[in-house]
Amino acid sequence: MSKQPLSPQETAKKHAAEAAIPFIEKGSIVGVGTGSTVNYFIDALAAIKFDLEGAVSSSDESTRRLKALGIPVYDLNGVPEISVYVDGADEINRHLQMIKGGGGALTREKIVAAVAKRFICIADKSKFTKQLGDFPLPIEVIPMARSYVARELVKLGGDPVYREGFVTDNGNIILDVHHLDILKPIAFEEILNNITGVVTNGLFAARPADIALLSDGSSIETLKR
Ligand SMILES: O=C[C@H](O)[C@H](O)[C@H](O)COP(=O)(O)O
Repeated sequence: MSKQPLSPQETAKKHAAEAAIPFIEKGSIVGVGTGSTVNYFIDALAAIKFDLEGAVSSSDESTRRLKALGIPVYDLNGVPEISVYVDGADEINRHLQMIKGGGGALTREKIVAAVAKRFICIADKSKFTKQLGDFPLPIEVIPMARSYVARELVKLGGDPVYREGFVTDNGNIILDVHHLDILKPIAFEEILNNITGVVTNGLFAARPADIALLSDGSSIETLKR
């Protein structure tokens, strides 16, 4: 059976993902995010796997893909340093602050991003936005705190929706918060972190990306902080 051609958006994701390859240092352990854009990055990584020591992964899904392609995956606890972390985003603004977690991997992604010296965001151009918040903000929550956290989110002006049937790699649930007016992302990220029962929120503002590679399918726009 012949392969279906990629849609324009998938072409742009693949193009952005491949543009991250030159940033990977020889002999390094690369931090690998999660999602459909990162899946293209993992495929591209396989072509240079003999130049790599391996990867640290941000989800069970990415780990499975990396291992299937013969790329060794290390436990973050045994890796003192990650030079580059590559991940996608659900939204990104001009300060390279992001909303992430559409695939529910936000907690491990934030941990690997915290360790990495450089965070490279790969995305198709539709993810670029002036103001974060059109994409419902994912929040990972300890299951018994679900209703309490939801009430607190309503007080903050949000409209939380329980992601039914979804359990994170850490055994928790996700609330997707709609209709948020995120005017001050760093301050808002901290407010959300202070709600008891919240494990992680999907605002990556205190630790934004360092470089964004945004593709329209034919050219790459590189944004830097
Ligand atoms: O939990 C998922 C991650 O934060 C993804 O990086 C994000 O959802 C973007 O995914 P995609 O590349 O599939 O649009």
